[in-house]
Amino acid sequence: MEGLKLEQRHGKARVRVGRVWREANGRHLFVEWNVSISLLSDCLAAYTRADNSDIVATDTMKNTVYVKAKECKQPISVEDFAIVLGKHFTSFYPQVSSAIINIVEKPWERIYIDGQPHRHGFKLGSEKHTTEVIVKKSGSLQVISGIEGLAVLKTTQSGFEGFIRDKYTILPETRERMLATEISASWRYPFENLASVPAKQSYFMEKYTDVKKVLLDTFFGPTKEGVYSPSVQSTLYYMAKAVLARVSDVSSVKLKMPNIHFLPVNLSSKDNPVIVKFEDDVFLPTDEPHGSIEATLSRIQSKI
Ligand SMILES: O=c1[nH]c(=O)c2[nH]c(=O)[nH]c2[nH]1
Repeated sequence: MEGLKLEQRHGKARVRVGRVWREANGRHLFVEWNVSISLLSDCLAAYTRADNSDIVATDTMKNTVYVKAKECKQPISVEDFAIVLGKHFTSFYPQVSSAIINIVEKPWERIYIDGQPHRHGFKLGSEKHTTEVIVKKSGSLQVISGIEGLAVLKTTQSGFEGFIRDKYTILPETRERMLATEISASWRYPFENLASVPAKQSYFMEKYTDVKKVLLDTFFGPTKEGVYSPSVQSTLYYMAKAVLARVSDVSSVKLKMPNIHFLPVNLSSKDNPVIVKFEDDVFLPTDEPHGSIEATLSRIQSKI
């Protein structure tokens, strides 16, 4: 390989698994995961000399997901399951130096019938819980959790004024508009090795619930008066700031908030100049184009 550098990884993407836990009282718990595994491993000969003797087959990686799901006798968060997988691949195979595990959990929620929780019935919700975990052979670790597809909308208390006006600008300034977005959030935990991850079974699920609540509380504001949004950027910043202020153990948070436009409807014709006059009431919902606004807010590391 003189004068050449090869960087490589291999893995199995989109391994789907469902897991049921049956409690003694007859209640069932259920999760459905989509797991992607990527291994950094010493198997250069497979690329350069057709020698596969150092390859962990991606089929074996897929099987490992089912074995480890079977071995989880108690409900487990996506983060902890990703750590289980990462630990396995990096400790079991001498060739593997790092494992990058991504999991997306499908939002199955217990169904309520006449206000009563069903023991074994679930319906699909909307936003998804995600994780990315990187485990190294040394035991060093990085854990990221996320929410995807949290669609929110408010019908007032939003505006956009004071932006650059030039010869291409036609957008009117407003203090009254619809604000709609589909929040994707991801946040990092400060745990740097396997030993420092909290042992509590529900730890990551509670953090997920806490972050989601803070994001929603900050986006919407109090139930009656709401909170005014001068821009998606400003609202995004306050949401990220609130996550860092109110959820301990989050060291940084990244938010993606597309600005999904609801266009005012005004209809006129030559004969009838006002068929429909927009009075903050009738909108044309759109998917594209949309504004794309994203930012990451981190705690500055103390140098002490
Ligand atoms: O909240 C907004 N931020 C923008 O950057 C922008 N740009 C735009 O056309 N409308 C909006 N709204």
